[in-house]
Amino acid sequence: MSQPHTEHHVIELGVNVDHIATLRQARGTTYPCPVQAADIARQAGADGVTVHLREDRRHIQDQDVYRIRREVALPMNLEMATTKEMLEIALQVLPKECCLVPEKRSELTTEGGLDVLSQVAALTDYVGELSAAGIMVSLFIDPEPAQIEASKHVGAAIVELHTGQYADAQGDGAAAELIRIRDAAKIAHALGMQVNAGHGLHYQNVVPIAQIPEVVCLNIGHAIVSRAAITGFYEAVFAMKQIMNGARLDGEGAGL
Ligand SMILES: CC(=O)[C@@H](O)[C@H](O)COP(=O)(O)O
Ligand SMILES: NCC(=O)COP(=O)(O)O
Repeated sequence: MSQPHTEHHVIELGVNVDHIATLRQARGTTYPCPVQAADIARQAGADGVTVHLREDRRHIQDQDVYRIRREVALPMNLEMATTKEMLEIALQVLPKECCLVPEKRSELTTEGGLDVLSQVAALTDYVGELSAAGIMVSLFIDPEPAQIEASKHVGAAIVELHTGQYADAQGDGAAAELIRIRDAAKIAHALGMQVNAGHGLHYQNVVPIAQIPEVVCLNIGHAIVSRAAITGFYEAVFAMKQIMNGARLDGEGAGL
């Protein structure tokens, strides 16, 4: 590991374990287990665990959410669409935070931020119900001043700035996106909301976002799961070869 960046403020990491579940769902097995991954994240110093219970249940399943909430000693950030079904689940699970996200059935991943401006009345009620249950509500929005002001208006405690466009952009485009996110963070902070950020962040692009002083927490998943698959690959191959040839290794550690 290289030296830490000295200009960093202390920033929290919420580890998103969705794509551990993606791998499990690809085969319909019981492994790899997102509950186990969430606990490993805790041991590694994560400050929270994020799960996105999609309406189509393509990765995280209801049981994962209930089990992580019960079994893992980390604050949970439950990402969900603004449906009646999800509201009922959230009120049973009672996570520390609920992050409201837009969802399209056909999308590969969350494409844009929640359009708060176009649904102020409905969101005011929805945010109000979650807040009344003691859940901090976060809105996953694009870094646009009007969406930030609308988020404040509907009663959100937190905005999570969607960093997907920044992550996808190159060169001047990425620099322009970074400025947009920095400006958005200032506006949200000045309005008294907690500022989080996430989506598409990885080991090469995270530092400029982590250096934004107003940002409290980054939620990161896909890159962490991807790195784990590669850095853990040597051990996995080695263990298989040993076991095939009669070694008595404990396979339980990987849950399979
Ligand atoms: C809202 C969001 O950014 C996360 O949910 C993350 O992208 C992981 O979920 P998907 O890959 O299913 O979008
Ligand atoms: N809200 C962003 C998140 O939870 C993780 O997104 P990604 O790192 O999986 O793209």
